[in-house]
Amino acid sequence: MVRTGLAGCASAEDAAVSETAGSFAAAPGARLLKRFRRYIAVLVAVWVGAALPFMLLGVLEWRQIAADTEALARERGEALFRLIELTREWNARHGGVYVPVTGHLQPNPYLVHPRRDLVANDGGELTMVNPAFMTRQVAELAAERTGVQFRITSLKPIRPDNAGDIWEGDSLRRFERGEMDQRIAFFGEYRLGDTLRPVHRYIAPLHVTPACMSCHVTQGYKVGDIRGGISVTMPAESLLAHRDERQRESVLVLLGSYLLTAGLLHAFVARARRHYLTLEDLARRQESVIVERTRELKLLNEDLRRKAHHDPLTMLPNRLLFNDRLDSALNHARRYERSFALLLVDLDYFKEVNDAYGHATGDELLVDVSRRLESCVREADTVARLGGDEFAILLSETTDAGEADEVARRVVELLGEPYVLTAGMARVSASVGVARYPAHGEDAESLLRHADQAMYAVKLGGRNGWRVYAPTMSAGRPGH
Ligand SMILES: Nc1nc2c(ncn2[C@@H]2O[C@H](COP(=O)(O)OP(=O)(O)OP(=O)(O)O)[C@@H](O)[C@H]2O)c(=O)[nH]1
Repeated sequence: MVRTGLAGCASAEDAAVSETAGSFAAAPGARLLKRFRRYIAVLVAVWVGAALPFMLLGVLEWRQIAADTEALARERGEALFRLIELTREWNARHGGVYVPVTGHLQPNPYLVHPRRDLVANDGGELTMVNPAFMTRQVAELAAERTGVQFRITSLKPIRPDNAGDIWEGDSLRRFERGEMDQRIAFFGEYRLGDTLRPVHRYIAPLHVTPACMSCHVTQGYKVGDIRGGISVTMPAESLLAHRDERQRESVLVLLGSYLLTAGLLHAFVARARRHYLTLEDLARRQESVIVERTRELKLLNEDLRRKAHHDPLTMLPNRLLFNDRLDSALNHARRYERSFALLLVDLDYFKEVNDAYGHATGDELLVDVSRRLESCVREADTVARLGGDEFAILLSETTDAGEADEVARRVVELLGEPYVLTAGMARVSASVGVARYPAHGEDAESLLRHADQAMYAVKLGGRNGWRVYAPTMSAGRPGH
């Protein structure tokens, strides 16, 4: 039975609203987890991203410290080398110097010179100390006093002990090839005196000068040739300790700066996130309020439409909706050449119920009448309250005339049954007029009028009955 014209369309809108609301409430846990994961990823990116420039700075700083340490070692080695070179130059310019022969200083067996050994006026023995011999003597003294080791070395040594070690030999060959003019190296463990120590070594070439030629001409050298080199080996502990200290400091400074920078970025991200969450929360809340308000508005709208088309007491369609249904039925019937019937139902002496029991009881009876009328028809039919104690029934698609008659008969019979009301028992009867389309009218107005005339005829005939319209019926209505 079609009682409300709006229920159907409301359900689709309801579904849309609840779907929107549902998507809102969908899996808040999953959304939180996703947001948390995104936040953790951002934090990891912040910490890793902030670390990269500091790591790069660290590498550059360490390289600089290593370069500085090497430059310092080079400077130390070069200073000693230049000093020895100067001393040797001084010696060579004098063509060697003479010193007394002692138990510690015996004539140099590798020095071939016509005046290598002399006797002084007082009879004392003197022997010549040439630059190489002097270098060796000074080297021994230096090793003993300072721990610094230097020595003269050559690829073609006159004295076999002057043949260099592997590093020295390699360095001399590189000097000869012109690949470098000095060399520095660090060795973690090097035998210096009696102990193994970390050292840094320096070596630079010795060039043949005119003063050298007196002793070395027999070796085929020319002025400017590389005759060998002097290597200086120095303990490196203090230099390395200084380097390590600088490296530690730089690590601490960079680590501190990194922690500060990353911490600030972290705090900034956390603050931005809180701000974002607050905004997001606000937006969500506003959106849910909008959804809720929309839902309320829809319900309100439906209620208004329902009220505009329904009788508030019985909840049956009112005259407005009934007329609408009648028009629809007419259109349908015309298009498909169908028939239908219209019944007008008016209670008899209803006023007496009101008078006897009061208006509220009258209302109760009207509601009961409505339910009884509804029980007389099919789902597709319409029962409406036209006003007061007057009702209408639209029987859609009645295939034969007997159907409407049968409904009319049932209505009269059912409405005539006693009513058990709050105030007591009551009885009314009903007068029913029937008009059929197309037999008794082809438009709404004539069908209503003819049904009314039929109902009027029942009233005239003593009420409590039903009649089908006949053209012979009077057009007037009883005075009520
Ligand atoms: N309780 C109640 N009474 C109503 C309502 N609407 C109209 N009435 C009353 O219904 C009565 C209708 O009276 P009448 O038109 O004389 O109808 P009747 O008393 O049934 O008489 P007949 O139709 O001539 O048989 C009046 O007393 C109205 O006040 C309503 O909504 N509730």
